[in-house]
This record gives sequence, structure tokens and C-alpha cells, in this order.
Amino acid sequence: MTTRVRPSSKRCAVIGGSGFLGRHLVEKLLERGYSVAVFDIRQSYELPGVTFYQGDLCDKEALRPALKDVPLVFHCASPAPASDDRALFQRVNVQGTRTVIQACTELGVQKLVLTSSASVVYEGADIKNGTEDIPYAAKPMDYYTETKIKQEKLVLQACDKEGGLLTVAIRPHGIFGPRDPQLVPILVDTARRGKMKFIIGDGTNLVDFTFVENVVHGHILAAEHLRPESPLCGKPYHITNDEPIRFWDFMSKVLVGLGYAAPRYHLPYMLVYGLAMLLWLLALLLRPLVAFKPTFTPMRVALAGTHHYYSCEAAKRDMGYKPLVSLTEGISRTVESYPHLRHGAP
Ligand SMILES: NC(=O)C1=CN([C@@H]2O[C@H](COP(=O)(O)OP(=O)(O)OC[C@H]3O[C@@H](n4cnc5c(N)ncnc54)[C@H](OP(=O)(O)O)[C@@H]3O)[C@@H](O)[C@H]2O)C=CC1
Ligand SMILES: CC(C)=CCC[C@@H](C)[C@H]1CC[C@H]2C3=C(CC[C@]12C)[C@@]1(C)CCC(=O)C[C@@H]1CC3
Repeated sequence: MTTRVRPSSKRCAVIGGSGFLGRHLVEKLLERGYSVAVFDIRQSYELPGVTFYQGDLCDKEALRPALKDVPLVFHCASPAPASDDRALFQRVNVQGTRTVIQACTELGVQKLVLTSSASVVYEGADIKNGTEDIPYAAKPMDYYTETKIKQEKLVLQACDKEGGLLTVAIRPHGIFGPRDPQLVPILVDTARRGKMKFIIGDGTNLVDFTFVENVVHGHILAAEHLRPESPLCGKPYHITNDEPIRFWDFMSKVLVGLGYAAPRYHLPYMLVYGLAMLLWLLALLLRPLVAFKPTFTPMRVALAGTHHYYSCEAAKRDMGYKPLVSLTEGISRTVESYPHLRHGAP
């Protein structure tokens, strides 16, 4: 006779736990008394209370030991948006997420919390205080967004309140904080190449940037409030700093904090967007001959020049969410954490 170990409610698994958000989540879970199994394609650190399982989430046999006897799973793995590799996004975000759901179901996992993205509804037009009932982007602007939509649908549709797997999706936007491998490094690299002199558009567009610890807080609240009778089942929730800021003010604060000049000159939005479209087409046509990745993609230009901020009222109402760290505090903690990216650093 095989006896099934009753999973401890303070045990959980984090798929993608070696990444930027994943590691912050793991650290907070440990602080809150959880023991954590991390599953990731790479191991980037060691911590007491964490067991590492290295593997590809598309491989169910590799996943199984990490999810065994675990009641709660966080899925925050994804290829980086900058890779722009359609086949990879499809394999990991769509096929891989199917595999994660199957493994959870087969192993009797009770709750699955997905890290989705607010970008699933963004298609280049302004979004002001967007709520969760905005429809998914009909024409996603890049392959990352296309597969994040499919991924979120798969996870939310898998929710089974009748004794099966419970699911919820967290949609963060513009995550920043210490150890972020994308936002600050891209910004500094662009500044170091002398390309951060221009503001795209009139510079008044408001955007959500969300400090990583607030995103983590939203994930843990979602996990702890997810029950068969709760409104969270099968639903997406925006988690933001609840302080939309002008995109270019945020960029300037980070740049100036690190000793670089803030952008000053304005360029018309439609002109830069048109150029980005041309570059993108050129890159597509030349792909068989030369591989080059433009910094100014249509998606990035749109993100830099339109409004995109979201309401987190639903998370406040259904799970008692409130940001723990203000934008000002988050920016200063982030800037301090990057001494090597300061202007003039060796
Ligand atoms: N950063 C942001 O602003 C936002 C992020 N999100 C979402 O949050 C989540 C976390 O993002 P973030 O922390 O920034 O990303 P990271 O790239 O830092 O973390 C993702 C982790 O998943 C790993 N991974 C990738 N593919 C696989 C695979 N096939 N099997 C196992 N592990 C894999 C990555 O490894 P490797 O690095 O080797 O690829 C990495 O360690 C993602 O789902 C992302 O879509 C949503 C909105 C905004
Ligand atoms: C709010 C949100 C979704 C942020 C996501 C992070 C990235 C998409 C941005 C982080 C740094 C940004 C950036 C640009 C576009 C968007 C980012 C990559 C530019 C390339 C936009 C055009 C420029 O003038 C330079 C910018 C560098 C930084």
C-alpha cells in the first residue's frame, strides 16, 4: 500500500524561482515560514530552506519531484521578452504551462498561482486605469504577449472548484527593483550608448511601474486567499504600485539617480513609431542573412509613448491588497542596488 504524505500547508514550489521576481518571492516566502522547492532551468543561488530542482518546465518527469507533496505552486518562469523567439515562447509559455497544469493535477496540487502580465490587454493604444474586464489584445504586439495571453487562458480555464486544482493569475506591470536584469540595465545601456537624449511624444503619458516587493506581496495574498468559495478562483488580478507616473519621469529619476543626464529633447511619437516599424520589417527581411535586434521595437516605442496604467481595486477588494513600498522608496532602493551601473563606474 502506498501512503500519500499530507502536504504541509507551509510548503510550496516556485517555478522560475531563480529569476528576478522568483527569487524575491522565494525570499519572502522563507521569511513567512514556508519551505520552498525551486524549479528552474538554472540555479543562481543557494539558501537554507530552499531545495533546488534544475530542469526544463516542458519536461513533466523533471517537474514531478519538485511538485510532489506540495499544496501550492507559483509559476513565474518565462523566456525574457527581449529574446523575441516565437518558437521558444510557444514551447515554454504555452506547451510548458500545459505541462505544469497536468503535473499539478496529477500530483494533487491544490493551488496554482500564475504570474501573467498586464500587457495581455495592451495593443499599443492608451489604457487609463484599466480594469480586469478589458478584453485580451486581439492583435498582440509581440510574440511574448501573444503567448502570455494563451498561458493565462490555459491556467484560468483549468480552475476546478469541485475539489480539483484552484487557479488565479496575477498581472503585474513594469516590475522594477534590486537585481532586475531588464529595466535598469536596458536603460543604462541605452544611456551609455548616448541614445537617452530624447523623449518620445510630449512626455506626459502615465504608466505603472511596480516595485518587486509589492508584486511578491500580491502573489502571496492571492495564494492565501484562494479557496473554493473565494472570488479569486479562475480570475486575473492587476497588481500595481497604485501610483501611475509619467514614463519619462520614471526614466529620468532612475537615470539621474545613477548619475546620467535625463532626456530633454522631444521627438514626435508617430515619427519614432514609424521608424521602429521600418526597422522591425528590415530585421525580418534580413533575418536569413544577418541577425540584428533593434533597441527601438514598435512595442517598446509604444510602451514609452502611450498611457498604460491599471486599476488594482479588485485586488484590494478581494484579497486586501495594498502596496507596501511607495514608488519613491522603491526607486531609491533600486538605484542604490546598482553601484556597478553608476555613471563612471569601472
Ligand atoms: N519583469 C517584468 O517587468 C514583468 C514580468 N512579468 C512576468 O513575471 C514572470 C517573471 O519575470 P522575471 O522575473 O522578470 O523574469 P526572469 O527572466 O528574471 O525569470 C524567469 C525565470 O524562468 C526561467 N526559465 C525560463 N524558461 C524556463 C524553462 N523552460 N524551464 C524552467 N525555467 C525557465 C528563467 O531562466 P533563464 O534566465 O535562464 O531564461 C528565469 O530564471 C514572467 O512570467 C514574466 O512574464 C510580467 C509582467 C512584467
Ligand atoms: C511599464 C513597462 C511595461 C515597462 C517594461 C520594461 C521595458 C519594456 C522598458 C524598460 C526600459 C525601457 C526603455 C525603452 C522602452 C521600454 C523599456 C525597454 C526605450 C527603448 C524606449 C525608447 C527610448 O528612447 C529608449 C528607451 C530605453 C528604455
